[in-house]
Amino acid sequence: MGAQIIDGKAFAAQVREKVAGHVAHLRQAHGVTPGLAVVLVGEDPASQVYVRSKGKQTVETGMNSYEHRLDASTGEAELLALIEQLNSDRDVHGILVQLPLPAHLNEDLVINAIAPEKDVDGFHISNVGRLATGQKAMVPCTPLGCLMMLREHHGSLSGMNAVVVGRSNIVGKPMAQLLLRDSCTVTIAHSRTKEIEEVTRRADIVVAAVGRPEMVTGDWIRPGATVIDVGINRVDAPEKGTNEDGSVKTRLVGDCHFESCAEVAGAITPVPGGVGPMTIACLLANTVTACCRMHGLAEPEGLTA
Ligand SMILES: NC(=O)C1=CN([C@@H]2O[C@H](COP(=O)(O)OP(=O)(O)OC[C@H]3O[C@@H](n4cnc5c(N)ncnc54)[C@H](OP(=O)(O)O)[C@@H]3O)[C@@H](O)[C@H]2O)C=CC1
Ligand SMILES: Nc1nc(=O)c2c([nH]1)NC[C@@H]1CN(c3ccc(C(=O)N[C@@H](CCC(=O)O)C(=O)O)cc3)C=[N+]21
Repeated sequence: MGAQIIDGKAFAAQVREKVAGHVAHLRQAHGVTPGLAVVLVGEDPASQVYVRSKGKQTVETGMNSYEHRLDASTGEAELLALIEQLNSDRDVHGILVQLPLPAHLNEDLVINAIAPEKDVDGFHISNVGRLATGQKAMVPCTPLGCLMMLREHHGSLSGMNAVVVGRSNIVGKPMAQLLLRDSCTVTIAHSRTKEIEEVTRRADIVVAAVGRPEMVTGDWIRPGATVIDVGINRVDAPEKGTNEDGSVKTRLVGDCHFESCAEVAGAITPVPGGVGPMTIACLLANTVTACCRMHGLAEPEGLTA
């Protein structure tokens, strides 16, 4: 294995430390405590794990955490009423509605009901437009975490060839915008891209966000390139045995085949312990940023894009 492992878990701990420091300062100097509201509709087990983890880390960094768990059958009007209430709550500086929502709820409508300045996910159409036009925005947490790791590893990204595999609104597109803003030459590949391995092989930076376990293999990677693996896929791991209920144990894998990519890459993020922890750390950072902007206070350094 040749690649340097980019330790997202350790980097996320550093980000959280900065967040905690700024939170303490806000409290002492200005009497303000940032607050994050997380809304979870339904009982998706993976979502419950993330929401619990977000709440725990919010409290650990000294902020207030407000959790709203709603039944899977919750109607649109009821969800919109909750968002309206959180929009006007002065103790709430960040609002996150966990996605995906149950199929009967219109995600665009719900997201665009969040006050843009409290939209710590950066999914509101006004934040998307602001990012695309270079205006001050709330930046989506996963791409922000990826950008922080790339900047830390490379210093300047200017002039590098970056290929983002995946064009979703929550990862691929905002990732491409951030790389473009840092003066990369950006290509977005997706399910209709022809000869995709040829495209990724030209990249100095590959960001994989496809949701297909271990799809990107070492032969897709140019020797020495940096690989950022956004994928979080739970797959069967029969080699680990069975659970008490007889079901097969599982393990997490990324969208990249780690061993073969690590053979050729210059640096790579692992799964778990790469992009995932950075995503949550950036959510905390965005909450502090939102709080500072709302109160007209100086924003923390190194925690925004
Ligand atoms: N670590 C973290 O914090 C987070 C991790 N994730 C993970 O990242 C991954 C991507 O998530 P998300 O962006 O929401 O996923 P989506 O399913 O919304 O988007 C997947 C994208 O990958 C493209 N794609 C699918 N199959 C192929 C293929 N065979 N070849 C090339 N491109 C393909 C799709 O193309 P097309 O548009 O043409 O269909 C689409 O643009 C998932 O594993 C998810 O779990 C997501 C959010 C946060
Ligand atoms: N509105 C909204 N915003 C999101 O940011 C959002 C969302 N909805 N829906 C789901 C996805 C997914 N996501 C992850 C966050 C952290 C880890 C994470 O910390 N993963 C750990 C492993 C966790 C485990 O063991 O299951 C790791 O990679 O090391 C993963 C995935 C945020 N998302």
